[in-house]
Amino acid sequence: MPLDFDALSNWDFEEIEQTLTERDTILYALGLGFGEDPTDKKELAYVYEDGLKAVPSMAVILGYPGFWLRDPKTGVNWQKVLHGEQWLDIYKPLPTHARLVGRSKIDFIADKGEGKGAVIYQSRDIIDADSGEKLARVAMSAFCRGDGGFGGENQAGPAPAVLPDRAPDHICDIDTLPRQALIYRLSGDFNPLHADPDVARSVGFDRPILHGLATYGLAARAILKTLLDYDSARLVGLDVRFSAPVYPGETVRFEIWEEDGEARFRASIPARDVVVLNNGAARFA
Ligand SMILES: C/C=C/C(=O)SCCNC(=O)CCNC(=O)[C@H](O)C(C)(C)COP(=O)(O)OP(=O)(O)OC[C@H]1O[C@@H](n2cnc3c(N)ncnc32)[C@H](O)[C@@H]1OP(=O)(O)O
Repeated sequence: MPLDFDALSNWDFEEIEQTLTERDTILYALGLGFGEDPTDKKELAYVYEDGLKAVPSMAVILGYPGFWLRDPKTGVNWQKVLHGEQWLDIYKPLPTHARLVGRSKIDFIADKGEGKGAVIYQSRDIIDADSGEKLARVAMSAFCRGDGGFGGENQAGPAPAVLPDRAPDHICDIDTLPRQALIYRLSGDFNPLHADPDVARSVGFDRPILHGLATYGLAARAILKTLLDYDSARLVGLDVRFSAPVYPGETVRFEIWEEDGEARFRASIPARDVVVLNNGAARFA
């Protein structure tokens, strides 16, 4: 069954109500490997209830509508979907516990052509249910590798950030654990691609891959550590393009540039010499 453009364009997302607990906030940070140096109190603040802080990138798991592309009514070949890009703007520092609401919508769908894929752009507002304040806007593109050539337009998404043409100002290596995806998924993304070797093999991967959003959270970790002295309130925007999958257990190298009061970055796997995150941009308060 081909991608159903009309059904997708008019997709009626349920409003997601979520009670975020400190336990959820800690579990998210553990899924990104925070607490690696338990003697570093600034890092520990993300995984310890006494003075707990939320990792700003946690916004991407809040008010999450689930892996809705799996619904047969979309017509999408869901096993072949990869996370293409992620954008985030934070308007208020994230709480560590709160009642929240997530409101999602489809922005547009681009047809990259037969054999290439379709890209679905969607976004979500995260709202504090008690104050009614908008805390963050989260947007993403889903690259549907099996659904190109459905007769749509190739509408361009937001232009990816350009990296400076010079050596990076900072390098930050982050080790992941072989069980990293198995921890990260407990924050709400249960796509079997990240846990089940048979599902991973059926769509062309040797073994389960790390969630794109886990790699994205590693970027937040690298920026907080390298540039912000772990001050969560300063990180107010984080955009990336996913260029290749990461396998749990790999070491991810972040190359970071300071540019116009912002940061630009990319991430690679030195052991395989492959760039996994590209066109990264981080914005600061
Ligand atoms: C449910 C899954 C969850 C996950 O978390 S999966 C893990 C995280 N995600 C990934 O690992 C994805 C890594 N990225 C890739 O594997 C590849 O990268 C893509 C398959 C997404 C695209 O690769 P290719 O088809 O070779 O791209 P091209 O030939 O360079 O460009 C074709 C068109 O697609 C646009 N494009 C390229 N990369 C992306 C991207 N990452 N997100 C959205 N669009 C992309 C380009 O601009 C261009 O467009 P134009 O034809 O109009 O010029």
